[in-house]
Amino acid sequence: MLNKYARAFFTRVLTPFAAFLLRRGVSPDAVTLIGTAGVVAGALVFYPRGQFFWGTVVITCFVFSDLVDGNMARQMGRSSRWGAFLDSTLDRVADGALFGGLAMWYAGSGDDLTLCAVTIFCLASGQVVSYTKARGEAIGLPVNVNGLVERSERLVITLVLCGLAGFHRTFGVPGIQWLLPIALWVVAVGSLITLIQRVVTVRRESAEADAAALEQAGQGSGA
Ligand SMILES: CCCCCCCC/C=C\CCCCCCCC(=O)OC[C@H](COP(=O)(O)O[C@@H]1[C@H](O)[C@H](OP(=O)(O)O)[C@@H](O)[C@H](O)[C@H]1O)OC(=O)CCCCCCC/C=C\CCCCCCCC
Ligand SMILES: Nc1ccn([C@@H]2O[C@H](COP(=O)(O)O)[C@@H](O)[C@H]2O)c(=O)n1
Ligand SMILES: [Mg+2]
Ligand SMILES: [Mg+2]
Repeated sequence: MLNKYARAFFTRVLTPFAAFLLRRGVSPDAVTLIGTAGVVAGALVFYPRGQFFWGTVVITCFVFSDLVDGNMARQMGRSSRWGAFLDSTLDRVADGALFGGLAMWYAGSGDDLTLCAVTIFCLASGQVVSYTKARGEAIGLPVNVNGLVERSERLVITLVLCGLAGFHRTFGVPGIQWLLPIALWVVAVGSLITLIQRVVTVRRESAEADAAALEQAGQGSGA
């Protein structure tokens, strides 16, 4: 949903910045790499210590690089296969660090095994959701479904609620610490639904493609 409706807005907002970076000789790949490094550092330095506010501030500063790199590549007229591969692969690394950092908190001082398990489920299910699309497309299917909770939704829900929950621990604002557990449960359930939506679509599309191939083979042998 966000990919559909918010992308156009952020493209307009970020295009001048992307053009500025290009004029300074920065490459899209450099933005992809530095953005991922910033997200990983923010998540693994701050989240395991329960510093949700500062972790979210650092991650937010870097996560938009994922919109800037593609924008730069398109402005250059050089959207490459390598760039697409690098972008998607490093997305998986960033997501691993984000949910991994939160899981480390719950496994350590956060001391909540249930939320640790929910966070690990968010990590694993998010990776599998993305894999279903990549693998479906690799076997030649259109995979015409995005599903309820794409990566941008997973990030926005987690970062917004995690950042707000951080106000509790950093500034002592009472009563909002439960926003992070809510975000994790919502992302976990949403990812599961999305996974089911994508698997069902790939199953239908592969049955249709196999039937069409069989019919074509039958016509070929009959002619
Ligand atoms: C300061 C603390 C106070 C607390 C307040 C909260 C602060 C934090 C607020 C918001 C931060 C959220 C920002 C999240 C932005 C995420 C943008 C992003 O990374 O989008 C990535 C995506 C790129 O698309 P791709 O095609 O490259 O990605 C593909 C996708 O990942 C596929 O995933 P799948 O579908 O399978 O799940 C992969 O399969 C594929 O491999 C991969 O290539 O871009 C979009 O999707 C476009 C939409 C972006 C929408 C961004 C909305 C941001 C909304 C609110 C921002 C609010 C800003 C507030 C700033 C506050 C600053 C202090
Ligand atoms: N280093 C890069 C990063 C991305 N691309 C191209 O952009 C597409 C992704 O666009 P986003 O707006 O979602 O970032 C990607 O599929 C590549 O075509 C690139 O070339 N080099
Ligand atoms: Mg990108
Ligand atoms: Mg990306």
